[in-house]
Amino acid sequence: MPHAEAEPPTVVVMGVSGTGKTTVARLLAERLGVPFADADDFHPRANIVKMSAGIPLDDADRRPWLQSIGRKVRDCRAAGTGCVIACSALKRSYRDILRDVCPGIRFVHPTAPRDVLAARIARRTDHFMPVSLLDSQLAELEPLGPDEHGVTLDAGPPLDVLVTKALQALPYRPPPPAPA
Ligand SMILES: Nc1ncnc2c1ncn2[C@@H]1O[C@H](COP(=O)(O)OP(=O)(O)OP(=O)(O)O)[C@@H](O)[C@H]1O
Ligand SMILES: O=C(O)[C@H](O)[C@@H](O)[C@H](O)[C@H](O)CO
Repeated sequence: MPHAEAEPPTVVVMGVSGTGKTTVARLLAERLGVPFADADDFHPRANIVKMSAGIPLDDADRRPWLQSIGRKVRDCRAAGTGCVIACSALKRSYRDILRDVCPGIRFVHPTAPRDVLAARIARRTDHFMPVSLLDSQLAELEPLGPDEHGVTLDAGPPLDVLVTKALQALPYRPPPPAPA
C-alpha cells in the first residue's frame, strides 16, 4: 500500500502571498509522489488582470475559481492519485468549498512575519502579484481553526526542513523507492 491512509493524499498548502505555498507544495508533492497543481493556473484571466493592477480579489471573484480547484481535487481523488495544491484558501469559507468535495483534505499553512513576506515577494521578478496586495491578504487571512485538519508551520526555516515538518504532521508517508 503506497500510503499510510487508504485515501490518497489530498493536501492544500495555503496562506498569503510570499509565504512559500508554491515552493513548498511542489516539494511536498514530489516527496509524496503525487501530482502538484498551482491554484494560480485556475484563475480566470480577469482575476489575474485585477491582481496585477493591485486590486484585491473579492468573494465573488474567488468563488468560481475555488469551485474549479474543487473539481481538480475531486478528479485527482477519483483517479486515486490525490494531489498537493498551492492555493491561498485565505478564509474558512473558501476551505469549506474544498472540504465539500474532499472531507479528508489536509491544509498546511506556512506563516511568516510581514517583513519576511514582503521581502520575498519583492525579490521575485517573474510573478504578477504586487507587494501592495500583501496587507489586504493578511487582513483577510483566517488561520486554521482547531477543528480543521492541518498544520501551521513557521515558514522561516529552509525548505527541506519545512517539508519534513509538514510530512511529520500529515497522515501520509512517502511511497517506498521503486525496486532497482
Ligand atoms: N522557506 C523558505 N526560505 C527561503 N525562501 C523561500 C522559502 N519559501 C519560499 N521562498 C521563496 O520565497 C518566494 C515566494 O515563494 P512562493 O512563490 O512559493 O510563495 P507563494 O506563497 O506561492 O506566493 P504567491 O501566492 O504570491 O504565488 C520565492 O522566491 C521562494 O523561492
Ligand atoms: O486568493 C487570492 O487573492 C489569490 O489566490 C492570491 O493569493 C494570488 O493568486 C496568489 O497569492 C498569487 O499566487
